[in-house]
Amino acid sequence: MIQLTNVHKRFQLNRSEIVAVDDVTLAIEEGEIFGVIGYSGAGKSTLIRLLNGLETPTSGSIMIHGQEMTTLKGAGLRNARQKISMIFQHFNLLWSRTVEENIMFPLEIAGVKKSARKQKVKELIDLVGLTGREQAYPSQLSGGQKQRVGIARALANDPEVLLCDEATSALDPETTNAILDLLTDINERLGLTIVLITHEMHVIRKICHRVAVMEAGQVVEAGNVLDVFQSPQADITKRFISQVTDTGDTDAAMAHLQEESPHGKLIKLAFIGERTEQPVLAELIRTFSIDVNIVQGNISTTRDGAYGTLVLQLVGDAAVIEEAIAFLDANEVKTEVLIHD
Ligand SMILES: Nc1ncnc2c1ncn2[C@@H]1O[C@H](COP(=O)(O)OP(=O)(O)OP(=O)(O)O)[C@@H](O)[C@H]1O
Repeated sequence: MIQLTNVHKRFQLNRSEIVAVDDVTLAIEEGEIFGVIGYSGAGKSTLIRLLNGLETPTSGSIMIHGQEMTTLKGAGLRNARQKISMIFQHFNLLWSRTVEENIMFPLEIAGVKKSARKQKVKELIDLVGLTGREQAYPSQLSGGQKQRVGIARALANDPEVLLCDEATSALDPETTNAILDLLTDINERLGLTIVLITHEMHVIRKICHRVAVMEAGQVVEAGNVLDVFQSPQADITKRFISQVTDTGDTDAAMAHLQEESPHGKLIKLAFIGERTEQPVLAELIRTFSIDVNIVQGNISTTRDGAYGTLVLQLVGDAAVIEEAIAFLDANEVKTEVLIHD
């Protein structure tokens, strides 16, 4: 439904050229929540601005609903843009207008009749959970409430795509979760496609179906959130995932264990969903005469299911440890050797 093909965006700055988006090819399906994650300067904002026509690519194609965005002009571009809404990190509300008037604003611009406007605003206020706050001004609202106004305003003209530019980055963790729940609810209820950019893996894990990881203007990895979390390929993806999985104590625990029993082998097991390693581990301990120390374990949930890791230290005869690892592999438990003796 949204297809970017070989998209480049270069900016000329004094005499140097900045490549903000470098040969990006991506397909975003209708009705999914698609996350783009990257550090500052990776090109995320430029990418999202290309989607709503605020920037035009230097080269490449951007098709939205079968329409080539890069060649649209005038009324055609305005119409296409009406189907694509955006919410922002700092909300971008009109401070002299009440909640109700802020949400009404895009309807006024679109020339919707007063009675229809009133009805629509009421529905939207209901949808985002702001009933009772209609007459408040933005300065009287909490950050989460301001973003709810931003979301209601973005939905006023019944868009097909909602772009979220770091929409929760200015909010505390609890409010972030409430806004992410609201976005999930809207996605499910309205079938709206959501494209969000963020530098927080927590946001991706909690609500996205698929994710693209950006670095230096390029998409270095993309896929289903569960798959990417389970087997990240790029180093940068691994770093992002460690934001949400590392306890911080693991390195210290591993170093300590290596000191205590330098001949052990540290391995990491990965598992998904309901499947549990317990029976396999019990059999491992029964069958092989090695010591098994649990260093760290965690389980995380994505919207498509749970995944987890377990770090073990295996101590004993090297050949028996190799057999034990082969046993785990044969039982389809994904293993990764972290430290050899
Ligand atoms: N209008 C512009 N003119 C010149 N350079 C730009 C412009 N917009 C973005 N850039 C540059 O393009 C690169 C990518 O910026 P972009 O804002 O897209 O990254 P980002 O991943 O969104 O980072 P951030 O989260 O900090 O905004 C940066 O080097 C930035 O300085």
